[in-house]
Amino acid sequence: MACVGHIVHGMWRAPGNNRHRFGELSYWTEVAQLAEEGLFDAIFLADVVGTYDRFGDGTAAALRQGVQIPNLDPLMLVPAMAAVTRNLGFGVTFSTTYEPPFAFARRMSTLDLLTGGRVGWNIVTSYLRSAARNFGLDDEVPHDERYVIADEYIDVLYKLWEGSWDGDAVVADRARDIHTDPDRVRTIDHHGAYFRVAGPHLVQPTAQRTPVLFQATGSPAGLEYAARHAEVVFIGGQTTEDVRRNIAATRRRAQAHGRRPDDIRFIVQAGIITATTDAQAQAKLRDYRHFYSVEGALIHAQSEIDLRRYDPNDTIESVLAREGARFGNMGRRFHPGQTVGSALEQIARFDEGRYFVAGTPGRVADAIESWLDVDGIDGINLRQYHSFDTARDFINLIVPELQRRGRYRTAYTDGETLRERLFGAGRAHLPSYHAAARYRDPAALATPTPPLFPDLSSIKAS
Ligand SMILES: Cc1cc2nc3c(=O)[nH]c(=O)nc-3n(C[C@H](O)[C@H](O)[C@H](O)COP(=O)(O)O)c2cc1C
Repeated sequence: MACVGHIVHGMWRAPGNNRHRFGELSYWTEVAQLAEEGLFDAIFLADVVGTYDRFGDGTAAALRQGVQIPNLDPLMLVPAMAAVTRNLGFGVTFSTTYEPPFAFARRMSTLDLLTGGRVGWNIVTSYLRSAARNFGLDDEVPHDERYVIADEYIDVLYKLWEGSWDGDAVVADRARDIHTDPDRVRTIDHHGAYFRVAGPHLVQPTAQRTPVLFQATGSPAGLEYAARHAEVVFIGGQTTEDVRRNIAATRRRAQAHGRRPDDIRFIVQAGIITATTDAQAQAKLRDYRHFYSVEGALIHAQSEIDLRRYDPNDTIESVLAREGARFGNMGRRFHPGQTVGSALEQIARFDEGRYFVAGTPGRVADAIESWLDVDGIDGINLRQYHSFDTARDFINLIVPELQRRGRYRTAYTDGETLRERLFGAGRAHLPSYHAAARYRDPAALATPTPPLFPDLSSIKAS
């Protein structure tokens, strides 16, 4: 994320950390070149469009701690990174809740065109009340309605990306003096509950047309949305069983939408700290913990209480009940009856769950293989503790070990799109049975796609 603190707050203060350079173009070109040197699929860029203002003195606390503010627009970083790489992909976050779809469709097509099909879109519906206030609303749109909006939003995008232009519309015929054949470009004339968009799309077809669709979700509405639309899903779960169950359930729902089980790649965010010996890795972990900010974590979690002020032997539940407060989105990480002291300790340890490992390359590679083989995930999103040491350590120590085990590519296939990298050759576009593809038939533009959620009450049922 284009800020000093995305998830592991406070680390920007660690010696040698380059995070404070996020406002320099060279920071992003260096990150991109490093990731490409490591043969990564893609760089993932998170985003929020408001401030974390529930903890302590509100936005002031977030500003002091550098919790996702200042924060730059991630879409703007992609051309710079693309210019210094040939193969690296870019998964960029953008919210469906606040800005209407037409301008976003154009921006993403611009990026897909300029990068030769290397972009993905992380679909989010946003969760900050402060963000709603930045876009003219008094409060957040209710959670499930955000997915109803997101469904119409993406329908508009599909019409623009897949239906508005034929693949051969640009003829660039100097002799006949025709750049684009008007018979092969059409308006979309979308009239929905939330959006009215005439079209045509302003950008010609790009290598992927629709960028690779990423999504992270945990709710019934979000999972149903992912089952219809998403191609890469950040899957959650505290245990192997949870993760396996969530993957299987999402695959089943995808099949109900006419998709194939392997049309979705499942990834988790993983914390990896490595060195040539276990003792060195543990020392690095201790060092990172030293800089980690518990306050930053509480701000990020939107906690309404400062746990550090309570008796460590008290339970979180009783503190919350007494204060009439909520513990923001951190609450679900703690078990009922957990004490304040143990919760603080858990946070200070980086709140490590199953997808965390600190140790030698052998130990880390064993863990990754077990996540792949036992939990059934397809890949990881590497949590960044330290820029650029986290990526450098992974590239120098873990990549060769995984390559030795036949678990990691040894070269890119030059010129492939991000979707082909993830799903195989010949798969530059979404498959013909994906919801987006129906608009490839111009006649479909006149007949609306049935909404995913016919009414809000249908969400819980799904
Ligand atoms: C790995 C990961 C990355 C995420 N990145 C973002 C982000 O950049 N911006 C954002 O607004 N939400 C982000 N989220 C939050 C999700 O979009 C989503 O709101 C959350 O997973 C809860 O799901 P639900 O909205 O379906 O309840 C992320 C979640 C995960 C797990």
